[in-house]
Amino acid sequence: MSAILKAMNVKKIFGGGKDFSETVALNHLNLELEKGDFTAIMGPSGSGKSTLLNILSGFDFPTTGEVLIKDRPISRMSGDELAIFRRTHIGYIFQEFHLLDSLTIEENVMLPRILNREVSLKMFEKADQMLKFLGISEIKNKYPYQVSGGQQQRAAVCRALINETSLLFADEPTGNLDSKSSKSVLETLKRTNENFQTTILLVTHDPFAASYSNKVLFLKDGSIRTQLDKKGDQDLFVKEILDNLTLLEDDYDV
Ligand SMILES: Nc1ncnc2c1ncn2[C@@H]1O[C@H](COP(=O)(O)OP(=O)(O)OP(=O)(O)O)[C@@H](O)[C@H]1O
Repeated sequence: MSAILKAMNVKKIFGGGKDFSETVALNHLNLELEKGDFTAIMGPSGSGKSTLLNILSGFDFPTTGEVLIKDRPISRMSGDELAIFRRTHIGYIFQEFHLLDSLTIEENVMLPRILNREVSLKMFEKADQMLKFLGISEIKNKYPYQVSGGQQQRAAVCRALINETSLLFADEPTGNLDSKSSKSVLETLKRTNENFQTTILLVTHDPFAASYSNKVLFLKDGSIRTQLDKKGDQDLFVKEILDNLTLLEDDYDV
């Protein structure tokens, strides 16, 4: 099976000008995601998680190396080309929900299609279908400030998927949520992955959130140090993730 996303020998250096010291945020990093993968990225603060997500999703560029999404080199696309490519192929959810308060939940969800000038009856049907799938149909005419954080994040997931994007990046999506809402958002991500074979890359500090994925990559000093595959049930996976984090932190202290 060919990879939907491929990062090849990616290096990212910040600073390094005349008066600034260099920080190597990513160091010759290689990564492949296949269709239907649900992968989490964990690692200590400063290990390069956000930098990696920004580069893989085309928000930033590597200093050297290449990122291919669906065999297209995103780091070599022009600004306009990249913007259209991202809107068509990639969905994003962040810690903050980024919903527009002046639009209803349904209008927020349809926004990517409106931006792609795809306003049609089919768009309403698709939005209805997705809202139903994510269990938030009943709030579609409400405004973001009238619904809970968990419902807002599920609406953000819905918006991220409305263009039938096959790749979803999630950066600490449960960071602003209580445990009940976190669980409902994580279950939404899991069902989305299982039902639509959406490839998901989740960055999180939370072992419980990471345990919803099928594979955890542990990052340290800008490189992938370990990979953990889910083999047993979720409780066992949480324990294994915690053990790996402890090892990583111990190694860090040496
Ligand atoms: N714009 C920037 N300019 C200079 N250095 C940066 C910049 N962004 C990140 N860095 C540095 O690159 C390294 C990796 O940072 P990054 O934010 O990717 O880590 P992280 O794992 O996401 O951390 P955290 O868990 O604290 O969010 C750090 O040493 C950080 O200080």
